[in-house]
Parts: sequence; C-alpha cells; structure tokens
Amino acid sequence: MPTQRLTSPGRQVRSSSRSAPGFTPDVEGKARGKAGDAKAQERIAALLAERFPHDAVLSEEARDSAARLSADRVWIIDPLDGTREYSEDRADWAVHVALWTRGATPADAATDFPGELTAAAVAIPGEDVVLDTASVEVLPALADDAPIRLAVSRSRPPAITEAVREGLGAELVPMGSAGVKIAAVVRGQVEAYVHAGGQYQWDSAAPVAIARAAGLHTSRIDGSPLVYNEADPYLPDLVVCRPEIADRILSLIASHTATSGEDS
Ligand SMILES: Nc1ncnc2c1ncn2[C@@H]1O[C@H](COP(=O)(O)O)[C@@H](OP(=O)(O)O)[C@H]1O
Ligand SMILES: [Mg+2]
Repeated sequence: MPTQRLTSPGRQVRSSSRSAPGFTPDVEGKARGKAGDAKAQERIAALLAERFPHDAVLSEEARDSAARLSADRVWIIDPLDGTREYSEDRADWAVHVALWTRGATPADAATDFPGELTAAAVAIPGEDVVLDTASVEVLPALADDAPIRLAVSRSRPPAITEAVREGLGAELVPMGSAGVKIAAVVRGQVEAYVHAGGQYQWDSAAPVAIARAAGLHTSRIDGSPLVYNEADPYLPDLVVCRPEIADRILSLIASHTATSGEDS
C-alpha cells in the first residue's frame, strides 16, 4: 500500500500542526480556502505546463477551453477538493490529478466515449497520504455479514442518503471532500460513497480512476458509466462502493427515486 498514516477520516487538525500540510498557513477562514485554491492551481498548472506543454487541462480553478474536446490527452484536476474543510483547518481535503487519454482502450473507438481515465493520483496532505493508480492495492473480499459504513458529505448530504443508509443498515460517516470519501472506500475505512444533486468532473475523476484500479464499483446513481472529458463538466452524482454491495445500493436508489420522484 502507498504511504498511509491511518487516522479517522475528517479528524480535526491540531492547531499546532496548522502550518504543516497546507498551501496557505498564514490566512484564516474563507480567505484561506480561496488562497489555497489559487496557490494549488498555480503550482499544478505550472508543473503541467513545464512537463506536458502540449496537453490540455480541465481544472475547477481555470477557464475551460473547447480545445480539450479534440485533444488526445487531458489532465482533469481539482487543485483543492474540500475547500470548505481546508478553510476550517481540518484534514479532510485533497488534491486531485487525473489523466484522460483518447483511444485509451480498443473499445473506445467503437463506443460513444472516445477516451478514458488512464492514470491518477490523489493526495490527502492533512493525513500524509498519497494514493495512485499504479500502486493502489485491492482490498480482500467483503464478508456477507460485514458491517457497512457509508461516507457522506458532512455539509450537504443528498436526499437519497437516508434510503440507502436504512436499506443497508449502514452507519453514516460524514466527511468533507469527494476525494477523501472515495479514498476512504479505497482504504477500507468505509464500504461505500453515494452522492447526488451536484458535482463536477474534477471532483471525481482522479479518485474514481484510483477506485477502478482498486477493483471497486464506480458508476452514476442510475448504474450508467461515469464519462469524463465531456463538453459539459457537470457530473452530478455517483456511487463508489465495494463491488459486493453495488447491486444492493443501485436498487435501493432506483426504488427511492421511483417512489419519491426525486433524483437526489
Ligand atoms: N450540490 C453540489 N453542487 C456542486 N458541487 C458540489 C455539490 N455537492 C458537493 N459538491 C462539490 O463536491 C466536493 C465535495 O463536497 P462535499 O465535501 O460536500 O462532499 C466539493 O468540491 P470543492 O471543495 O472542490 O468545491 C463540493 O463543492
Ligand atoms: Mg472539488
């Protein structure tokens, strides 16, 4: 397994460690989040421009360009996912870097999807953890009677949360950052992450690539594939979970959607 210091997700960073992992040790509150977003963007964009000057980039913190739709290689980055948690000096924030490659698999040419995520890294600096597609490990199979823990947004849990929690008999584990929640499934700290109601490609691309490399289930909440480098960066919902419970989760969401008329 890559470098990991196992701590509970979302733990509070002690104030004495305030200056250790962040990009902006000297600023507080919302200004800290804003400055962290800007500084992380600046550093990653500079590195990509230096090392891969011909590649396109889709970033939460940069103006989008239609050029990426015809590019062969597109970096999909979220320089600071969990800005709210970063600004609150918590540890549950992450840095996402994914590479999308045109014609990544022979099947791509025959489908509507011209490319796929081919490599990614997610850093959780507050926990001194980096996960990547090349070295991530596959967890042992989930026992039939294993307790299920469900990662959910600590600030805006989607409406489907309660239906899924109840149907699985799961314990809810609230935490910030899509990357930290997906990493928690990869790390065996929870068994599933379900999100609906809004998100963008950069929120999930890198951690989803790592989850796939670890053999986890990844899809939209209706079971359809998560597609990246689409013209519209909006990618509002997803399920990342241990493969053994994917069918149960998708059918709980489908029943909830059918009876409530909600899609989130
Ligand atoms: N309803 C929504 N609409 C748009 N983005 C959302 C969203 N819910 C969550 N997100 C984004 O998903 C990431 C994880 O959110 P959460 O911690 O609530 O699960 C955050 O990314 P950023 O911090 O990069 O903005 C947040 O902005
Ligand atoms: Mg984000």
